[in-house]
Amino acid sequence: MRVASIFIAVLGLWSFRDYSSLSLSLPLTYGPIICEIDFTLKSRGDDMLEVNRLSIYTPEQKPILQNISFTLSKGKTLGLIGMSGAGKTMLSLALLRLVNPMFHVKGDVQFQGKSLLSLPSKDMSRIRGKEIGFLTQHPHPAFDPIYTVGEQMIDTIRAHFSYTKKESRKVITPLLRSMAFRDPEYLLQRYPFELSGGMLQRVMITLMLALKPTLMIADEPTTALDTVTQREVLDQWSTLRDDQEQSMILVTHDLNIIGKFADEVLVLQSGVVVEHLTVEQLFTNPSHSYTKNLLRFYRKLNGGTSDGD
Ligand SMILES: Nc1ncnc2c1ncn2[C@@H]1O[C@H](COP(=O)(O)OP(=O)(O)OP(=O)(O)O)[C@@H](O)[C@H]1O
Repeated sequence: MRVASIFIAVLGLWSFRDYSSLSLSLPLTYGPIICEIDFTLKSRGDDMLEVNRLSIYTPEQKPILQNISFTLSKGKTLGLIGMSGAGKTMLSLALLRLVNPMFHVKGDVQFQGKSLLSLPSKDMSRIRGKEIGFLTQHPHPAFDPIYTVGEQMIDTIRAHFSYTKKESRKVITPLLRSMAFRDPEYLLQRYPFELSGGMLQRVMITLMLALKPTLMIADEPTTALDTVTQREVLDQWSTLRDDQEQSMILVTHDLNIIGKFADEVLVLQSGVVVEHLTVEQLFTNPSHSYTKNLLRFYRKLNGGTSDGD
């Protein structure tokens, strides 16, 4: 239930239901972790997110993230890659201020002129979902099993916009079609347990696109999709993202997705940034051994003959 509250809180699915107490339990879900991260993504255009020397330490003072700094501009996408356990998810959670309070989070996160790490909790709750959307690879816990998907989507949209139910449905329906749902009306009448993990991932992406957050943070958001559906969804998603000039932080192990979505890439290893490069550099001239190996593997999978070095 606590896991559910994370996604509910982040995406704002608690609109008409009384989920507020659940959202408070969120940090406990992640147990004792502390990170220190410092990263900056700098691209052309207006900076909308600036992260300075962000670090997280466990209660035992073990560093999980160290001195991460980057600046992310409007409409740009930063890919986060790195081995399992490198700290990608912790970094995403730290930006949303969802790290367990037992951990020590240091540094500064500026989002559109607001200092997220020192913002009152109430203000931070408003930012999650509407201004910063969050998607994870495990969508099931985000949904209440006793309401239909349609009811929950409409409630969520109405919590953020002054739409009628009919207007909300009008917003959702074309977005569901773009997320490869051939029959949105049928889908909206289903209960969450009647849908596959891949279908729920697409519902979550649809909802996030409907809320039009300035910044999307997506942690392996399409892992449950088959290759054909994934391609269709990613094509539509990238088009909508570009149309709405949304910025994005994208956690993935898949260089195909990085190539399609990202402008720049941070490579994390054991909680530190070991490489920060443009997506072109990633595919032509990576420096770090992890990045080189990842590229070599990617080329083999895609039928290339070069070993990437
Ligand atoms: N609740 C927790 N308590 C203590 N340490 C944790 C906790 N959650 C994560 N960690 C540690 O934090 C570090 C970063 O974990 P994180 O989940 O961010 O890695 P990741 O890069 O997202 O990995 P993956 O690709 O497998 O999802 C790891 O060393 C992990 O063991």
